[in-house]
Formats: sequence, structure tokens, C-alpha cells
Amino acid sequence: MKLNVEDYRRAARTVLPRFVFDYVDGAAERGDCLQRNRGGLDRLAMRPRVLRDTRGLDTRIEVFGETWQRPFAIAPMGFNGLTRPQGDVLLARAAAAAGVPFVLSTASNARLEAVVQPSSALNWFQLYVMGERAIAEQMVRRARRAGYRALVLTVDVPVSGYRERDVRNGFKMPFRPSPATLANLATRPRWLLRFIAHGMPGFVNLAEEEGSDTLQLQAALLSREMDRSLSWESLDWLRRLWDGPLLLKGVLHPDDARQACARGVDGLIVSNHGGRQLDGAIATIDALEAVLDAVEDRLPVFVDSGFRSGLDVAKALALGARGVFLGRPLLYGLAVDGEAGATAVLELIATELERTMILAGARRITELERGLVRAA
Ligand SMILES: Cc1cc2nc3c(=O)[nH]c(=O)nc-3n(C[C@H](O)[C@H](O)[C@H](O)COP(=O)(O)O)c2cc1C
Ligand SMILES: CC(C)CC(=O)C(=O)O
Repeated sequence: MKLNVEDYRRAARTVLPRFVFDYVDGAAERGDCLQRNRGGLDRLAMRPRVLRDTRGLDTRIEVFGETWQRPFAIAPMGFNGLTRPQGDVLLARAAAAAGVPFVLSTASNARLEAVVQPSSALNWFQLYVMGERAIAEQMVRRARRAGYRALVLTVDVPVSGYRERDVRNGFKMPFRPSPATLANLATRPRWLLRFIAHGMPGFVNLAEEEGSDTLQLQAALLSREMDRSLSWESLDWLRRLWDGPLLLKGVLHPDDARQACARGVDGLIVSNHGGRQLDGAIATIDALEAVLDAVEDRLPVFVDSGFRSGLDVAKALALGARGVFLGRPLLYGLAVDGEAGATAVLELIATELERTMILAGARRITELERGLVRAA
């Protein structure tokens, strides 16, 4: 029986090969940041209101003129096709059915045109800038043509975090599995059979043309060799290519939040990449307040990293976040049961959020107020 996200995590561990589970579940260096994210959320306690009519509960929010059925979304994640063949498409479908955004990663394994869900107005695209700027330009133009609504520029990967579990597993491109990895693969026959049927997923959006350059780019993307010349000035370049909502993902410092407002960015995602980048980084729930103060309601502020329940989501919203992005929980669901597993995780978190709202006396998301949370 799977009653919470941790149950899905445990089940995912039993179906995924170890190098895949470690890639999904892992974090940078000692995992301090990963733990700090949890610690920050756990330290907050709710101070509920009582005797409030909570019939007709409504969890919808408005973002950039669109309605989200729930105040959360699926975060961009690379290599979803490794967890399940067509993982990007399955997650996009689950999100569209739930009425929440799905953010397709630059490191996706399906063509961005094939992932976009026409039934949803909430297809978003995440951009990494690497190598020739022309690669990013090509992807942004295609994303625009394909109907992606918002562009998320990830800014916390100037270089890869040191993912010790990936290093130990030799997880890089081209992948050369060790004897230990092969032995472990033999214990994951279902994953292995699917993998054999579909082949090794690649990063197919980097360049339209096939060729040896593409292979080199794919290896560079997995080792996260990004363009370190990217700066605040580069936003002007991006603005010329993209006229829809532009968000920065990976902002933690209030001065950067102010800078983003001054540069005409449309939204921020307070994120430490789920503890996968700078291991010394502050917990996102602890960084949120200063960022919100700096922004002064000029743009919506979202948050991610470490959110595992509807209660966690409620805490961030009470502090003033517009919405929450969820990463690994969706991959645990995807690993366990494909699209149905991802849908189940979205439903689980929605149900937890609804119950939390009723218990806290909030009928609408706007009623999740600052006074409802306290440091425990
Ligand atoms: C397996 C995996 C791959 C990821 N790939 C990307 C990516 O390609 N682009 C990106 O902006 N963030 C990426 N992230 C970070 C997520 O967008 C998000 O910030 C993080 O997972 C949130 O933390 P959580 O997993 O604890 O919910 C990835 C995260 C995971 C777990
Ligand atoms: C394939 C990678 C570029 C995805 C990523 O950003 C991550 O692992 O955190």
C-alpha cells in the first residue's frame, strides 16, 4: 500500500536499477542541502484556524492569465526517459489531466513537439544554455512554435554539482556499465526489458540534425558543461527570442531577486535544484521570505526542493509562495507505475493539501495566510 511519497520512493528503489535510482534520488556531495531542505520544512508548524466554513474548497490559482487546478506543478527534470521510456510524454500527460503545468527539460528524451499537450495551456519549457548560443536559440524558437507558454531559464548550474553517487556508478555518457552495475541490472528485469525494447534514450532536442556533434553535445549535457559566460546581460538576448513569460529558476539571494525584477523577468523559482548543486546552499523554505520581501509583489515567486506532501505545499503558500514545483516525487511515481503512478502522486499531494486546508480553516489558497505557520 502506498500512502505517502516515501512509500513511492521505497517502491521506486525496488524497480529501478541502482544507477538510475541514484541519479534520481541523489544529491550533491554530502547531501547536506538535501537534508537542510527537509529540516527547514519540518521546523515550520501550522497554527490552524477553527470554526470556519470550509465547504466548497477551491485549490485553483491564476498564473500568467491561466488557471492551475492545483497550486503545484511538475519541475523540469532531465533524462526522464531513463526512469521509463517516453517518461517526458507520460509526465506531460499526467500533468495535463490534473490541470497543472509540466516543465519540459532541455535534457528531455523526447522531441519537444511530441511532448506538448494540446489539451493543456500549461506546457512550459526549461532552458539550459550550453555550447553555441545557436543551440539554445533553436530550442527556444521551436518551443515557441510548438506552443510552450512559459520559458524557465535555470541559473543554478554554471557547472555540475558533484553527485557522488553518480560518480561511483560511472554514470556518464557514453555509459560503460561496471560488472557490479550489470549484476544489479539483472535484478531489475522489467526495467531492463523495457530498456532493451526502446534503447538508450538520448537528448534529442539539442540539435535537429543527427551526427557525431550531437553525441558530443549529449555527453556535455549529462556532465552539465554549461555556458558560464551567461550573465544578467544575457537576459536581453533571451528576451529578443521569447516574448512570453520568462522565469528564472535557482534564485536564492534577495539581491538577485531585485535584479530580476529590474531586468523585467516575469517570475522566480526559489530553488537549490533539490540539493543537487551547491551542497552548502540555504534551504529554499528559509530563502523564500527574503526573496518575497525583495520582490514586493512585483512578480510571482515559486519554490521547489524537498517538497514531499500537501502539508509542505501549504506551508510554502502560507509564507507567500505562489506555487510549488515538485521533482523527485513524480519520478518515483513514474518508476512505479508509469503515467498512472505520476497521476497517483499528483492526486496524493492534492488530497493532502485539501485535508490540510480544511484542518487549517482555509477554503481558498489566498486564505493560506502568513499567520498560519510558525517556527516549531
Ligand atoms: C533527476 C532530476 C533531474 C533534474 N533535471 C533538471 C533539469 O534538467 N533542469 C532543471 O532546471 N532542473 C532539473 N532538476 C531539478 C528540478 O527541477 C527541481 O529543482 C528539484 O528536483 C526539486 O527538488 P525535489 O526533487 O526535492 O522536489 C532535476 C532534478 C532531478 C531529481
Ligand atoms: C541531465 C541533467 C542536465 C539534469 C539535471 O539538471 C540534474 O541532474 O539535476
